[in-house]
Amino acid sequence: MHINELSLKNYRNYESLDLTFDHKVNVIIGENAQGKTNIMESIYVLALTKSHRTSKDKELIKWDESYAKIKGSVVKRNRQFPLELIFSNKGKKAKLNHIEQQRLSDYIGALNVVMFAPEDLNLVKGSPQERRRFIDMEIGQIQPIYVYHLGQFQKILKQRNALLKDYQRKQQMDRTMLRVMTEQIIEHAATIIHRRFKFLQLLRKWAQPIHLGISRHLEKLEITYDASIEVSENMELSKIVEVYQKQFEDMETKEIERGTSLIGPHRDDLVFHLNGKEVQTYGSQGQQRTTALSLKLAEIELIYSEVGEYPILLLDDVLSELDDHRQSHLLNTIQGKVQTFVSTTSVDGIEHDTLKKAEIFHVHQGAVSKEG
Ligand SMILES: Nc1ncnc2c1ncn2[C@@H]1O[C@H](COP(=O)(O)OP(=O)(O)OP(=O)(O)O)[C@@H](O)[C@H]1O
Repeated sequence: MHINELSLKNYRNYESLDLTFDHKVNVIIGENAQGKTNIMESIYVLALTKSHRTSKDKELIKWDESYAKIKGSVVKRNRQFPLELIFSNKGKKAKLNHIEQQRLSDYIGALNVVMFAPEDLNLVKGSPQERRRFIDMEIGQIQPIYVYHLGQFQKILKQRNALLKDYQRKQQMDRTMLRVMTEQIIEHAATIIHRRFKFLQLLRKWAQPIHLGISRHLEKLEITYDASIEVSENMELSKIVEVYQKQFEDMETKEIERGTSLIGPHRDDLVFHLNGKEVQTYGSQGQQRTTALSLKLAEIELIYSEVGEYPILLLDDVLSELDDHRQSHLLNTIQGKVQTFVSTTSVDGIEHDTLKKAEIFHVHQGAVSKEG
């Protein structure tokens, strides 16, 4: 799939911008703080309705403006269709084929993207929240119903935590309300974890051979799920529900004492091992970067295997962060088959045939010009 047109209105530092893209490689060059990442981000947001940089949608709206609009024309399975997102103080509207979608889960998945930004190099070492975000965004793209479960889970979690705080304060004895909410949260928590397990099996399948390749057959990558409850990956959904029921029951008094939910997918994590040693703790910086790169490359193949088309790849200021070996591994993998956007302050140090045939854009203070 590819995006051939993008138009922005009041998006970050762009008052108005219309671009047409090459369906292979597009390179966006500019000094710092000119608006390169904003373009990459807008494509990511167009696909996933959320930014990779912020959870606050209002930051996407140009200062002193009341709304922001992103429009794109996407080609997928030889069909071209428009996507449109509008952000305002009333929330966000998502239109697919000019028709407003009531649920974001009906919109997400129309366009698939993989973003690789410098902060992703921290995926292995960073906070558990970053790793959860990584799997949640990936699963959401290939199984949009997951986004619905995640949204419901977060909503109920907030209410449940408020209730637990209230119980804690009042030393409440009647627990009926809490139990109703626990039943509700379990339905979504179990589905989330069950889908994460299935996703992990796919991620492993693609990431292991890729990592072996980049590490010149020296490192075997293993990925495990660190759950806040006692579950195993091959459990049926109904069994996971049972485990949650039992563990929430056992935790009830403790949760009231603490005034917060102590178990659930929002407390889980991913753990990476290389040749049996935990990368977070023992991996060198190079090994952590290679692991992050393997995961990103695996995402590309995984989306292809699930969706039947390659996603769009957004390489935001990250090529120059990779050494020659990792850089050429990346560029060789995508060559010709993945529409790629590269943002950089300079093409020096990025030596590859792929870039020579690229469409080049120069960005200066929120204005973009095409080279040639
Ligand atoms: N909501 C907004 N309204 C107006 N301007 C904004 C908004 N959000 C960010 N900006 C501005 O957009 C500019 C460009 O940001 P961007 O992140 O795209 O830079 P960049 O070209 O990728 O630079 P770098 O190479 O430093 O990452 C910044 O100067 C920032 O202040």
